[in-house]
Amino acid sequence: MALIAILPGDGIGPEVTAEARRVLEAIDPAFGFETEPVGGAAYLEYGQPLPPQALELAKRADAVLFGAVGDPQFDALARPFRPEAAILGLRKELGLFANLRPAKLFPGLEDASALKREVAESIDLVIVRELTGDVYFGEKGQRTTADGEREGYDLMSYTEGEVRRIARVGFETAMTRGRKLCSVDKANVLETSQLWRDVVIGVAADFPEVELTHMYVDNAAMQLVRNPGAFDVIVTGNLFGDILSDQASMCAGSIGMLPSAALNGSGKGMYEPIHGSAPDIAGEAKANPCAAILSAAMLLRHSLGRGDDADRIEAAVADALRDGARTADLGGSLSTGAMGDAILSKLG
Ligand SMILES: NC(=O)C1=CN([C@@H]2O[C@H](COP(=O)(O)OP(=O)(O)OC[C@H]3O[C@@H](n4cnc5c(N)ncnc54)[C@H](O)[C@@H]3O)[C@@H](O)[C@H]2O)C=CC1
Ligand SMILES: CC(C)CC(=O)C(=O)O
Ligand SMILES: [Mg+2]
Repeated sequence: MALIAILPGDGIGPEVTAEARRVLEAIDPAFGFETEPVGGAAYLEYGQPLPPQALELAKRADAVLFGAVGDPQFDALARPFRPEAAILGLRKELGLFANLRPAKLFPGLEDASALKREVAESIDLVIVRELTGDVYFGEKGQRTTADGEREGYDLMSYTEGEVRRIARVGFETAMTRGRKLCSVDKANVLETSQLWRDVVIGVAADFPEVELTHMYVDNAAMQLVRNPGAFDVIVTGNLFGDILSDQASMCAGSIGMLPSAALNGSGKGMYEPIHGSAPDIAGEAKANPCAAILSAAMLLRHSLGRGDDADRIEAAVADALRDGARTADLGGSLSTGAMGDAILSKLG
């Protein structure tokens, strides 16, 4: 039976992964689970954010459910010791270059969206974010200039191979949906983006049925709130995808609603809400577990070949929301556990 690694992390990570685990257990009591601390929790216990046993578990498991990492108490540490090094390390070590971040508005959440109802209703898109390159993984540091000033730097770069493989995921995703792909870059200013655009255009030849457009990232940020329904699939780099997906979440009601799948083409994947550890609400049982529960659904679909069970979970979330189940971020008062209960009660 499938082994699911749970890496809860910090802040609300353990709170929301606990609810996702309950849902997975309800789907199939035979699933095996193993848990290891990562992030700040692992730093406190083992002196490093991604201990070898956590990485080993992630490699051994059939799929990984990740919570979130980070806490201000660790912000002064050297970068390799900061909690965020855990998630970056897992993505790199597992080769998880493709991050699918679907954003759609569940019926009933129109009023939770930051947009007008008729604009919010139209959002149903997937951001395909490159996940193992860009400024997050380029050479970085701080140095002193000849004038004695401190200078920080983070190198942005993409090889054509890296762009080609994420572009293919973008086109393939578009083929399963509305066959429209918007590649988001900043090619008017950045050489990295010019190469990105050239390579995406090259890959388009293999997907003649997909309508390809290009958009600068600043315009994309604007269009996402002006008319999100115009997008079907967005393919973009690591940094732009990170930012645009947080923005898309508020079009869809809350950052607590958006799940994600980080894939490497082998069937192995890491599944996590797009949000962080939310230190401002951690420990208060206020976190919305929907993003984590919907990430568990993506795990079933993409790593375990159980699309029907994924559909059941997504339907249960939709039913609970339709009945008015709401955590505070959605304007309600349910605790994290009560929201989990509401979803479990709809699983049938
Ligand atoms: N994948 C990961 O592990 C990520 C980790 N982080 C880390 O998380 C820490 C906090 O970062 P922030 O910028 O504050 O981003 P965040 O996503 O943790 O929180 C942003 C805001 O959204 C709210 N929020 C987030 N998730 C929620 C949920 N499920 N239910 C209700 N409200 C929710 C928070 O309360 C906060 O007001 C930092 O240390 C950061 O580095 C940030 C993003 C991703
Ligand atoms: C914490 C960062 C490394 C990543 C992030 O914000 C994200 O993946 O959404
Ligand atoms: Mg982010």
